[in-house]
Amino acid sequence: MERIEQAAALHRQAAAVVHAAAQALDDHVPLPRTDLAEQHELALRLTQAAAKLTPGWLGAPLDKVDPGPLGEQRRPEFIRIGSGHPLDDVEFPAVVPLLGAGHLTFSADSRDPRVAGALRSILLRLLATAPAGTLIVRAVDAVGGALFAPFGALADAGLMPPAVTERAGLQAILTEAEHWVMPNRPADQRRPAARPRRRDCTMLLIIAALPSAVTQDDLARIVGLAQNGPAAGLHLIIAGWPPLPLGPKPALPALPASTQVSLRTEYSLIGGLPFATAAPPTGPSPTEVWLGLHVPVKLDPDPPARLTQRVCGELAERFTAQGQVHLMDLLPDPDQWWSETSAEGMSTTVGLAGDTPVSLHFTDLTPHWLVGGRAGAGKTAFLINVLYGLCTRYDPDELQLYLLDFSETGALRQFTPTEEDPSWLPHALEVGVDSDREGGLAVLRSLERELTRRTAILNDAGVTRFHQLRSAGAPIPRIVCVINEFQRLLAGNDEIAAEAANLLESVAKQGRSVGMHLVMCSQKARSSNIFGQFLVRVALPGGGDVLEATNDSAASLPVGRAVVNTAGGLGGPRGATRGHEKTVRFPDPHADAQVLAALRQRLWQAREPASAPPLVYAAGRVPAPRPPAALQPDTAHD
Ligand SMILES: Nc1ncnc2c1ncn2[C@@H]1O[C@H](COP(=O)(O)OP(=O)(O)OP(=O)(O)O)[C@@H](O)[C@H]1O
Repeated sequence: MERIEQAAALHRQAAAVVHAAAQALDDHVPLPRTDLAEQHELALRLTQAAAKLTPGWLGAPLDKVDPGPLGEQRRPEFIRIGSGHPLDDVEFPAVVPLLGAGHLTFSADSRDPRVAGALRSILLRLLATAPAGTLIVRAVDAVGGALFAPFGALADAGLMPPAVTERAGLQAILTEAEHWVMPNRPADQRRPAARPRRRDCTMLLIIAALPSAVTQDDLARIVGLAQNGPAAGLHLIIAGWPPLPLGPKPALPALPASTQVSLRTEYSLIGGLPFATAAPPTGPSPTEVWLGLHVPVKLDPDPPARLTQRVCGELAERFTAQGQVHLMDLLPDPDQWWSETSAEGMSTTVGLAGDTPVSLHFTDLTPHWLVGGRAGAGKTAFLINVLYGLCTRYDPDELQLYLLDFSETGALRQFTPTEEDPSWLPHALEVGVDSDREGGLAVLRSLERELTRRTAILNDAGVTRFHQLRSAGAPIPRIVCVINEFQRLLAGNDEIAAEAANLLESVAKQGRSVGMHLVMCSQKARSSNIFGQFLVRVALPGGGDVLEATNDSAASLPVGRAVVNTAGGLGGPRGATRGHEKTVRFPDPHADAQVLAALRQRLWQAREPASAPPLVYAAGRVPAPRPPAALQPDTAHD
């Protein structure tokens, strides 16, 4: 009992010392300046300099004025975070370097309303200033995520995901940031003479409050990012740094390359970059001298919620409007339809990067394509665009299609005659739908027979390449075989799966020399070794596994965007310019059913009147075989 009382007394004593120390700390106001005229003069000069460094949204007091239209300006580098008050009646804007320079930390986390207000005003300034698409923001707020609620319109538009609130979310963001910073190849495999990377984008990671379950390892990863980030276009804003020591570990020092805001009861102090050259003290102590800017600073207050909502709404609207692409943007002018030859290869526009159309090709170098994306990522939409793109450029004497659709919607059925619409796509030879694996196998067998037939024609002509055959006058079309959700055909260990895999492998290997191309599409694509021949990779949302494991350029793609890579998914540093990879916007072809129906009708009406509809394999129905002439294009089109 006596020992408990002793312990309680000691505890009370310790608490009293802490209280006294905290009061002493708060009473430690930087000494009032006596050189009044000089202070006025200095504040004026600092205000003028700040106006130049932080024009418009970057420096305006957001609680008092609405700086007006959003700027499509240069990258924001300096930013106002508050105002300095060297004297009661003198003030100047407190401006700190951030993007392109380093990081920013606050000693308290976002539970302190001053920090919450400052974080929101900083984020708003940056978003309103950065040119569209150049600032990628990731947010962590372990005290509920409400801090970023006024920015919700950005999440809805796919511009900034909602803040994560748990340790697992923090770890995922740290991994993404590490990918951003680290080049894919180890240093010893990099070409020494490689030119410095051009960074088009900046990644900003805002941690408003660290999760309580954070570990020493997580903290070390944050420090690592702070060290390597600025050179790679990654910047951090962390509230609550340094965090309280975990267990017996010593307190962490200031974050490398950071400006540090230390909150006191009435005001804040700024230290670190560029205000102090020496390292600031690791913990507050009334006896130590502040090594940074020796002026009390008031952090900027929360911007009005209406202003934040207006800016975010406008950004989201602008992003959506910019992103809109129509199927007709991908097709040639109607008077140019069916005007291209497939002798040397084929190509079609698959989307737009900015305003520039991006085309993919079927050639000897890129014979086959692999498309990946989660359920609902727009895979079918992408395929339909590609099919209309090809079928408007090349006539049925130049291109024939084999279509297999194992998806639940069976969308490729729209190219076959139905009761409501008797039209069909005149290029389509054989179509398998309704997840009919037997039918799918039958289509692949036809494809294999055609492969054998073409190989014999090549041998007879004494040539080895498809384009040589075409130069010699053989009227043989190229063939594209599209297989949607192919994993359903290859799933399991049954005979169908084994035979289908063999047939696909032989078309994948030999198709290029006989003008036969595969487009394979799936939710899970990284399972087969046949994809070595698939140099074109298209990653839709959740389809990053068609790219190399270290290539994360498809991370956080919204629906309607795709990463198209023509080097087998090979990566490279994110944000750097890569010749073999582009992110494109593509349309939803089903958004306008009338346009789609009109397109199909027009193609159908342009067909050879005698041409037959495609053979359709559906739900166990085996169609009557096609007359041999249709399978022998060299005689069919004489
Ligand atoms: N470019 C786009 N822009 C906007 N919405 C789109 C786009 N492409 C597709 N969508 C919409 O996304 C949804 C899913 O599209 P789609 O069926 O093509 O995806 P999927 O990957 O084939 O799906 P599943 O795997 O379930 O078959 C549809 O509602 C479609 O209208």
